[in-house]
Amino acid sequence: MALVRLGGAKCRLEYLSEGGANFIFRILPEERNAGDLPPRLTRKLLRLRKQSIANPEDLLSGEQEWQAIFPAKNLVQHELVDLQPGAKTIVNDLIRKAKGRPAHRMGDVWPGGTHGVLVTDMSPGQSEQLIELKPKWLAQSPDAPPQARRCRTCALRAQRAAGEGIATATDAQGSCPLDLVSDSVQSKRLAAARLTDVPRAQEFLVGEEAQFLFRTLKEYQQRWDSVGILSLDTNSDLRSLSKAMTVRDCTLFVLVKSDGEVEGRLGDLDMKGLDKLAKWRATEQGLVDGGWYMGVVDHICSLSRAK
Ligand SMILES: O=P(O)(O)O[C@@H]1[C@@H](OP(=O)(O)O)[C@H](OP(=O)(O)O)[C@H](O)[C@H](OP(=O)(O)O)[C@H]1OP(=O)(O)O
Ligand SMILES: Nc1ncnc2c1ncn2[C@@H]1O[C@H](COP(=O)(O)OP(=O)(O)OP(=O)(O)O)[C@@H](O)[C@H]1O
Repeated sequence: MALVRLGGAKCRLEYLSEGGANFIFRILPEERNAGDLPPRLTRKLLRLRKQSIANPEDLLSGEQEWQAIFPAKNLVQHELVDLQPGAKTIVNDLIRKAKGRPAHRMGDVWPGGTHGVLVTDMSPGQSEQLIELKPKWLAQSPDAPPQARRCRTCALRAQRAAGEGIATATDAQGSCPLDLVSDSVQSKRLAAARLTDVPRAQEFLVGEEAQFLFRTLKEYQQRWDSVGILSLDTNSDLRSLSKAMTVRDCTLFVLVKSDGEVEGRLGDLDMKGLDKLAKWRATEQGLVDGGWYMGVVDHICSLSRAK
């Protein structure tokens, strides 16, 4: 296996996973069965952006904002790391040979670059379990009609289900975000049970630590987008909207350890670009015009149950 230099330290990389925007690699010691990795690389994964970026600092866009509102222990930590020249060939060779890549992403390659990001490794060890979930829109969309019977997340799920029947990972969660932050313990438990069948993870989701994260996410989703995308005007703060959309689409990693301890960290907080503005507007307009906030009884949405 080819060696790479991360921040000057020699190590090996192993393909772990990928999404639409990033490749994720495990970092292994230089020699098989050799001693520990340098502390900086220990319990870290390497995340490489699929899109070329002009300035490496852009890989950390938004970090300061997230650090200001969430405790460090609840964030996937991000640290820039430099790669040696020539890393592109080695990395793309690894990607080409990787097993288990998603079929629809087989054409993706790493465009190269001088930097990657070291992130906290949340992958489960032996006798550990990792649950990944997206809390999504924890408050109703400001553009939704006042008498709505569905929240933003449930409205979009209903629209997609009625269309080509394509379900995203969030649709498959089959959970209403409003339940997750409800004042009712019963509703919170219902949401948690729909998100995971691991009892210790369910307990964590309804407990104080996770609930603080959900309340904070909700507060900033509302603060950063108080008027709604359909009511934006020329004076609107579009960076604020980007932040709102980013915290509406982050992931919560819940790692249940073998001793029952739980580590919960928010990740996938890559600042969304304003090139998505037209898509966001079209989605919201489609939900309003198509009546998806209203509709018939929705068995998942908390708003529908309340009517
Ligand atoms: O539109 P949504 O609410 O379904 O969210 C999209 C996500 O779908 P899901 O959470 O699974 O329903 C979607 O997730 P998947 O790729 O389906 O896993 C993306 O995160 C997408 O963001 P981007 O366009 O890649 O920046 C997300 O789009 P935006 O957050 O940019 O709207
Ligand atoms: N810190 C982490 N610890 C453990 N696994 C991780 C971590 N970060 C990412 N992964 C795994 O890699 C997958 C892809 O990573 P990630 O979500 O960062 O990619 P992405 O391209 O940003 O995703 P998207 O398609 O949402 O834009 C995740 O779904 C998860 O399974």
